[in-house]
Amino acid sequence: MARNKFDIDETLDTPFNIKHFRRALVYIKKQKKPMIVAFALSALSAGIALSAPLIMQHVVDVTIPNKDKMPLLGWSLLMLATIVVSVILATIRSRMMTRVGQDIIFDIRMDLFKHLQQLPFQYYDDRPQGKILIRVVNYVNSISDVLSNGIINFILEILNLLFIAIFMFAVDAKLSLVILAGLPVFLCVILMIKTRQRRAWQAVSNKSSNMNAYTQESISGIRVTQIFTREKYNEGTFTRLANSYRETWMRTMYLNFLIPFTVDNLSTIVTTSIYFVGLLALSPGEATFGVILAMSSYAARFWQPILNISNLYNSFVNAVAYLERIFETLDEPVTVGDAPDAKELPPIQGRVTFDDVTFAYEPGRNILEHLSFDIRPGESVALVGPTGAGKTTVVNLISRFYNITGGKLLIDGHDIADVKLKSLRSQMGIMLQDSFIFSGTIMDNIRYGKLDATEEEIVAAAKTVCADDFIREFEKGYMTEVNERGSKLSQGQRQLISFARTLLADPRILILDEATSSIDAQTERLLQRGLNELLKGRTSFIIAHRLSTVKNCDRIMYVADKSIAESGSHDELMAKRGRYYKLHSAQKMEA
Ligand SMILES: Nc1ncnc2c1ncn2[C@@H]1O[C@H](COP(=O)(O)OP(=O)(O)OP(=O)(O)O)[C@@H](O)[C@H]1O
Repeated sequence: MARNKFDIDETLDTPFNIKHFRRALVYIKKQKKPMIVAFALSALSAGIALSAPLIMQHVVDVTIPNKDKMPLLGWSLLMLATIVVSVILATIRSRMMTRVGQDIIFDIRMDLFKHLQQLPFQYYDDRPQGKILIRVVNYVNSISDVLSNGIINFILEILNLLFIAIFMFAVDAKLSLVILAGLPVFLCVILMIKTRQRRAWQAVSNKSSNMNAYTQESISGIRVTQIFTREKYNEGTFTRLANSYRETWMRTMYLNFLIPFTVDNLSTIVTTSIYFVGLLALSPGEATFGVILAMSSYAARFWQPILNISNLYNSFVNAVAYLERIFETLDEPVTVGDAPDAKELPPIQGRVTFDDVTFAYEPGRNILEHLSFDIRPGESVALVGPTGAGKTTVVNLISRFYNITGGKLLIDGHDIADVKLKSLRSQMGIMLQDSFIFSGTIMDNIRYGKLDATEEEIVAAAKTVCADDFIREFEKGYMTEVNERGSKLSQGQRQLISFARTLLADPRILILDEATSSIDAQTERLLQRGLNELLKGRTSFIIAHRLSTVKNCDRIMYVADKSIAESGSHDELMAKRGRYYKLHSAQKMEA
């Protein structure tokens, strides 16, 4: 799909179809037992509630005229008991169905989350995060009631309708046909608005998704907004999105209102017709006054479940718009995943070979072309070069965050496309430019690199990267709670923590993308000493703009023009007096 943004409605790859419906049933079927019990409870509760008028009738017709005090008390208690039992059963059902609804959406949400964790970087590059979040949180919430209570109520209403139909046909078949005559009209209205109603709900889901995406983006960028005092400007954008949502919602509601409007009118017309047909059209004596009265009452009762079913139908169409999006996410292909015959990558030495690699993020725009190099195990390699040349892209490919477009990428001679991703990535330590900090303690954040690491290992890793000192200065030391994205920490502190996290994993291949860019020169010098020790025996790729930090690397590769323009040691490249030399000289002059 083309790149999406907050003000572009998402297109729908596969609209809701019977396959989706079967898929939803898989989740519902898991809750078969509690749903059957809840259904039985509903039927029982309705049955018991119906016995109340019978008791009433007996009391009025027999007990009260006989002035029997004790039986009157007995009947009164029985009536109270029916009400209490019916309320208890209804409450149990309601609790059960709330649980069923939550269990269904729990399963769907877990599947969504698990799938999202597998999806490649490309998926996240292509759409705003807010549009992903809304699917996991809001859309899933919105389908809970329809998939649980909705289904039971639908069956109950159908049964109700059948019972009423049987009763009314038993009383008078001809007048029953008059009651049913409204049905084709009702179905015509449904058929006429069906597609428009579905599109309208899809539009609502799109507009709420857009609004969510912009809210999320605005919160993430709040600092920049306030720096540039763009609050009013953002407000304007949000107003447009919120307005668009409001208008779409209103259009959807007009269509929705059409259904109860039709049902109400049909019900009234049908009831009036009963009197008309009963009194005028049928031959005298054919329908008694009592029959006409009873049939008019059935007419009202018959159309009530139809109204309820049409309300359920409305909720169903609404839920379908969300289910479409949920299933679309679940069907999103894991383009960077294990091949069917993928093998475990055995413990590696750390040889990295690019064999005529070509790569494009978007078709037709190659970032790297015919790139070939071979890195020996244990070699330290620096990637330098102009902004946007493709340095990060090169290291992203080594961990197979993206599939290459052409050529081969081998680690210890194994094509990385043929090995299991987990076995590949678990042998790499990658520190990305964005040193992401999760909410939790500093200890938790470092432990993320190796979940079974002991406290001693964590402290040792922190010491190596010179993070121990500043961590201990916090009142709670390693147990200091940090917020999501580490907003309590300085940029440099965040980098040191994620450095410790990367080292803790004890990887054979270490990738450091601008890992020390925010660390002061003195700490960096100290860090360098620890690092030199650590880098021994490991293949490392270091991306740095400050050339002083990579001077001692075994090999320096200058990335430019979609390839490696120069490669060699610092001394070799300086002697060559090429692009590296120029870059180095420019930095020296600035210093
Ligand atoms: N996710 C992406 N989708 C599309 N294009 C991308 C993506 N990431 C990077 N690019 C493009 O690929 C090119 C190389 O980007 P890359 O991040 O590899 O450069 P870099 O050399 O690491 O730059 P810097 O020194 O600024 O970090 C750039 O032109 C960039 O616009």
